[in-house]
Amino acid sequence: MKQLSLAPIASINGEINIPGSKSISNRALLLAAMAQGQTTLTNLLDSDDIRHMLNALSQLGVSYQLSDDKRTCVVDGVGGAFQSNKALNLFLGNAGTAMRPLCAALTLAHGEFELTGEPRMEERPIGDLVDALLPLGAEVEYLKNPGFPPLKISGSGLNGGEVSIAGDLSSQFLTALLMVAPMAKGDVTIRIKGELVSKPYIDITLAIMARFGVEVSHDNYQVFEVKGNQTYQAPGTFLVEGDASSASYFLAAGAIAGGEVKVTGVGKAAIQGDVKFADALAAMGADIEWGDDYIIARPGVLKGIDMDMNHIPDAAMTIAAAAVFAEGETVLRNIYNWRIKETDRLAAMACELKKVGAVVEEGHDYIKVQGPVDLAKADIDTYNDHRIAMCFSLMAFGKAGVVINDPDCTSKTFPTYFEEFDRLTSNR
Ligand SMILES: O=C(O)C1=C[C@@H](OP(=O)(O)O)[C@@H](O)[C@H](O)C1
Ligand SMILES: C=C(OP(=O)(O)O)C(=O)O
Repeated sequence: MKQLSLAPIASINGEINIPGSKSISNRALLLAAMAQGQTTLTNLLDSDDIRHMLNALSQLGVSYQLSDDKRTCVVDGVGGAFQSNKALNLFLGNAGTAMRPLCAALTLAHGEFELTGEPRMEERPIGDLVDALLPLGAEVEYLKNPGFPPLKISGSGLNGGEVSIAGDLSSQFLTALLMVAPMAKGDVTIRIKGELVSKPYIDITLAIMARFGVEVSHDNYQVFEVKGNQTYQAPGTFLVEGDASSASYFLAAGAIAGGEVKVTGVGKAAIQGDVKFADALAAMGADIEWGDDYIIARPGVLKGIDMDMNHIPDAAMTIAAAAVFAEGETVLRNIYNWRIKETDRLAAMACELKKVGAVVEEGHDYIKVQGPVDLAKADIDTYNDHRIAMCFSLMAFGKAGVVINDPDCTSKTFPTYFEEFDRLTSNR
C-alpha cells in the first residue's frame, strides 16, 4: 500500500483555484447529453467520478469532445432519451452522482441496461429511488441484493403521475427523479416522505435544470411539480463552479495555520450549499472574507461549535478534523447519512481521530470531538474515502506530522489534492 508521510507543517499561504464541482459536473454532463443542441462545459472536474459518467455516456451513444486537459467538454445533446438500446456494462465506480441519476435516466430510454460499481457501491442504497420510479412505469431489477446496485433496467419510457419518494437517506434519489421527470409522458408530482436530507443539493439540481430550460415549482421541499413532455435545451456554454467541498480543506487550513488562503472559483454567488462551510468555520472563530467567486480564510482563536450539519454533510467532515485545533467541544449533529457514503464515515472519522489522540464520542447520528488535542503521529487509514484522506492532511499542522495510507483515493474528486496542499504549505 502506498503511504504519504506529511512532515509537521508550520504555515499555509497563498491562492488556489479550486477544481470544478463534482456535483455540478455530473449533473451538467447528464443534462447536456439529453438536451437539444450543443453544450460547451468549461472548468469540468477531471476525476474518477466524472470519468465514470463520461464513459457511461459514450457507451450510451452520446458524442462529446473532451479537451486534452479534460476540463472542457463539448457535448452533442441527443435531444431526449438516450438512443442506445443496449449497454450491459456501465461501470460507475463509487460515484453516487452517476449511479442514481443514470438509473433514473435509463428508464427513459428503450432498451436493456446494466449498472454496476465498486464493492462499496453494492452497499449504498438505491431502493428508495427505484420504488419511486416503478409507479411511473419503470422496470428495474436488482441483480444481487434487493435495494442495492448492481441493477438491470429495461427501459420503455416513463409515464406522468403522482409519486412519493423517501428523502431521509439521500437527496440524490430526489435529484435523479427530478432530472428525468420533465421527460416523462405526462406531468409528475413528487411528494417527499419523511425528512429530506442534504437539501442544498436539491437547489443545485433545480438551478442546473433551470439553466437547461426547465423550471420546477415546489412547496417548501415537500411537494415538487414538474411539467412532462419537455426537452432540455442546451444553454450554449456552461461554466462549472469550483468545488465547494474541495475548498473546505484549504479554508480550514487557512483558519488553522494561515497566513491566509484564498480559494477562487467558488464564493458567495455559488449554487453549492457547501459554501456554508465557511460560515461554520467563521462560527469557530476563523476570519473569513467573501467575494462573489472567492473565499479567504485567515486564522482566529478557534473554539468548538455545536451545529446541525445536515445541510453540509461532506464539508462537515472537515469541521470534525479542524475540531482538534479548537478550544472546547465540537458537536456535529444530524449526520446519520455519513454512514452510507464512501464508507461508514461516522465510524471511520471517530476511529482515526482517536488514533491522533482525540477524545471522541460517536453517536448514531452525531459525533463529538474534544479539543484542543495534543496531536500524536499516526498512520491514518482512509477506507477508500477521498474525504478521510483530505481531512486528515490537516493533522500535519500538529507537531507530529501525519501518515496518510492510500493517499491516491483522493482521485474520486480531487486527484491533485496533495500536490496543491504541498504547494501552499511550508514545513517547520
Ligand atoms: O447530489 C449530490 O451531488 C450530492 C449529494 C450529497 O449526498 P446525499 O444526498 O446522499 O447526502 C453529497 O454527500 C454528495 O457528495 C453529492
Ligand atoms: C458522498 C460523496 O460522494 P457520492 O457522490 O458518491 O455520494 C462524497 O463525495 O462525499
